[in-house]
Amino acid sequence: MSLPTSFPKSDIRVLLLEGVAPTAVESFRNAGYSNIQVYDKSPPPELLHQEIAQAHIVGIRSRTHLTAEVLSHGRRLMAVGAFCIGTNQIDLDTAELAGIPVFNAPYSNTRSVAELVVAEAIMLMRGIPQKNAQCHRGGWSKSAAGSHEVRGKTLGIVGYGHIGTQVGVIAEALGMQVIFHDIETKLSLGNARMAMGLDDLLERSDIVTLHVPETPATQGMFGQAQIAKMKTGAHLINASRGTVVDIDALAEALRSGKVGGAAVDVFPAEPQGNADPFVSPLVGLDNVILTPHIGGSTLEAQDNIGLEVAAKLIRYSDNGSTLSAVNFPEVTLPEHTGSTRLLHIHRNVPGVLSQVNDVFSRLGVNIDGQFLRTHPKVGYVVIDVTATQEQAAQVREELGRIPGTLRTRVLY
Ligand SMILES: NC(=O)C1=CN([C@@H]2O[C@H](COP(=O)(O)OP(=O)(O)OC[C@H]3O[C@@H](n4cnc5c(N)ncnc54)[C@H](O)[C@@H]3O)[C@@H](O)[C@H]2O)C=CC1
Ligand SMILES: O=C(O)C(=O)COP(=O)(O)O
Repeated sequence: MSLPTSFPKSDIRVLLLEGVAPTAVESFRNAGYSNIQVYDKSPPPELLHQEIAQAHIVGIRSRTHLTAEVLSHGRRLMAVGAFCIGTNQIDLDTAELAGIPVFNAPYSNTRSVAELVVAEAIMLMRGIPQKNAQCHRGGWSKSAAGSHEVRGKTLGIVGYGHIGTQVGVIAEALGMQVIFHDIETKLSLGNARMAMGLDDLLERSDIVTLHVPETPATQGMFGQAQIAKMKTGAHLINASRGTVVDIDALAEALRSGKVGGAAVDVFPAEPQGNADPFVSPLVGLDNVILTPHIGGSTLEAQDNIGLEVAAKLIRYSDNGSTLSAVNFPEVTLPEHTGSTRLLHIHRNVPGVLSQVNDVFSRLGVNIDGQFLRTHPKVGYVVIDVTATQEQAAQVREELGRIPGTLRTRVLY
């Protein structure tokens, strides 16, 4: 991979996909970036490859898969922004080894997902999906049969992280009993109680809601065996990732009545954009609330995500700070007014730092400040110097020759 050069902001191409919020575009413009390309959906592979090949900064949401193959087209790519929470759609290790930090918005849509889930819990307990469908067909079924208040019912939360805990807090305010299961030991909020494992949670819950990330361990974690452990007629909510649930097993359980109802926001295969068709074995089942992956899609959340992730990308581009990167050594940096800043990203092998320092002493450039952080495979060192542009360019060239160098950049 050829090493990118440092150049004016107007030459830094920012590619924003999947309808990233206008607040992100404004943030980039306000920071002096004018070369911004925006798409309202995830482009098909060929176009994505072409666009990635031109881009220095890429912003995506959950739909665009930045695999090793896609990233290999990003010859100039210096940073990726996931304008969402999940980063499972990005090959984080490949990005790190290519010297590309990835940033996300870990909290900005948490509340939006939690509100939707609690609303769905109420709807499911009242049998609203079926009643709504009947009314739309001209039917009328005024009856209390199978309809319940949520007060006093048990909500089982699988994955008690940011979203899971928020769901629990709101559900408790409605008088629900909250139990949870997580692979980590978690502090219970309010009166929530940890279940004695997933099976225990499934056996006790009137509603089960999933809030795990997509990982090798969570893919397919909810299938026939887990459904069999649920109370007959209990409900399932999935606003995590589509791969977590065996959707055919769920469809079957919804038809048989083993699962009373479901609210599903995420699917193993989702359309690329709004004009593309949606196909799922759950389509046509009256006892299911289907939503098009909009758990985090509120204007409040999207505006905040746009600001938050754009700010992180701009900070990295302008200042070199990798604070809160999800795949990269985190370096927090002061401003560098009055000095030139060099960034050196390298494989974390013995001897690189001494070779870096050697370049400065050989070229007679004094170091004003140095910041280093390492991960097992990658090291990131930032060096502030007082140097002319010519000296900085010369240093950078020499730094690029050090074996193990992944990327260098100069911030004037
Ligand atoms: N539908 C939508 O629009 C949205 C979906 N999401 C999804 O929700 C997921 C969760 O988001 P957050 O709560 O912010 O993440 P988080 O990282 O704060 O919480 C996830 C929790 O799941 C636990 N966990 C991981 N593997 C597990 C396993 N095998 N079994 C049980 N627990 C496990 C973790 O220990 C953690 O406590 C995201 O990764 C994303 O995929 C997030 C935002 C919007
Ligand atoms: O934040 C997440 O992880 C989500 O799933 C939301 O994704 P989106 O930005 O709506 O494509």
